Amino acid sequence: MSSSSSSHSISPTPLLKDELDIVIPTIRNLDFLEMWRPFFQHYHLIIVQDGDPSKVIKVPEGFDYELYNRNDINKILGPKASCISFKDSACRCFGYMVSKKKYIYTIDDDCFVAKDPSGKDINALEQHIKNLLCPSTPTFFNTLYDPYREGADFVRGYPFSLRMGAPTAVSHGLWLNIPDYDAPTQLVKPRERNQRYVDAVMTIPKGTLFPMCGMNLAFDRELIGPAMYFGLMGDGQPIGRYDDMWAGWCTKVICDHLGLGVKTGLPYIWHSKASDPFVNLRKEYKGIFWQEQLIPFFQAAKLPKACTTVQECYIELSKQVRAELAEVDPYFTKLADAMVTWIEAWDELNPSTTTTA
Ligand SMILES: O=c1ccn([C@@H]2O[C@H](COP(=O)(O)OP(=O)(O)O[C@H]3O[C@@H](CO)[C@H](O)[C@H]3O)[C@@H](O)[C@H]2O)c(=O)[nH]1
Ligand SMILES: [Mn+2]
Repeated sequence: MSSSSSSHSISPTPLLKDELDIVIPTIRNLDFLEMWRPFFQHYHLIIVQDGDPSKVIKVPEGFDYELYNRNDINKILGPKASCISFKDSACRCFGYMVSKKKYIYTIDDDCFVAKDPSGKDINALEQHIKNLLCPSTPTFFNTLYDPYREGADFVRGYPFSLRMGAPTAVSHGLWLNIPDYDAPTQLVKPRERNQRYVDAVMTIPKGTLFPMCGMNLAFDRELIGPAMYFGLMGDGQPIGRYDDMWAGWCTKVICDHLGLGVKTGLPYIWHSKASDPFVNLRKEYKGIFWQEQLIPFFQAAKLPKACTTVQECYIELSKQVRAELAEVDPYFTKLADAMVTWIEAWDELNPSTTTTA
């Protein structure tokens, strides 16, 4: 592991400066950070270097960071490193596990600062922090979107008994330019760019799943961290590009059970690089069929009242995966095992935290 830091010019203390880590999975040099410097430079970065550990990843001067490559992961986790994917952005979840902070923001290295309709640079991190620090409304939909936002409120007919809302566990941001499409959609619409800036943040209603993208994502690690396992993807696995989807389905079922909120919408980032749709099709291929069985599984998943911590919920979910998804493919038995290993590793690295809502 390597690290670096340097003195910073005096500036107003950014929100949650010492309570949030920025996790970046990467196989490239991190020049993209130059554009984020005004927004990121006061935060600690956790860089998870995927692929060849002997490759040197250049981190621009002036950032406070720790960097873990595959050798570090193997050294820290020993045999439990088997649950951390190799050659897939799913490796980023190792950063969630080693962090000691309450909040996590994760971003891909081909995501840049976007501009809002007025032409102003969007501080995505600041918006995610606002989303996380404000309650969510999972049990009753507010038609004027985020009621806690300046200039908005609960609309007529919204029960006062519900206006306290629920603690927010996840803030899911979106992307201008290259949208996060699956390979078939990318193939039929290679030139499609997302130019639509929708000025809204919404709570995803309780009982509704959603396709969580890991490109521009923040969460409360103390509320939901152990559920953010990005699965077994990439090298040696029959599937890729379903890492964030798997984590999102597990997370949403557990958030619903524990009474936590998940928001989507602002902030936007500018996603600059379309990955190769043919490569993506190979990675996603089985997932496109499997998800037709996975979604009904997660929609029907019930967690016992006795499950009051994220770890207990996650272990229970792993048992249901093992029991009900093995018939889809033997991969899910392996994944159920890896889910247990993930929790064991999480608890080993975070002995004091049993995550309860
Ligand atoms: O083997 C790898 C490949 C990439 N990374 C790092 O992961 C992110 C995302 O990579 P990239 O932008 O090249 O790929 P996308 O298809 O745009 O990624 C989207 O699909 C999701 C699939 O999981 C992903 O979360 C989305 O963002 C970059 O930071 C790469 O450097 C890697 O670590 N290992
Ligand atoms: Mn990308």
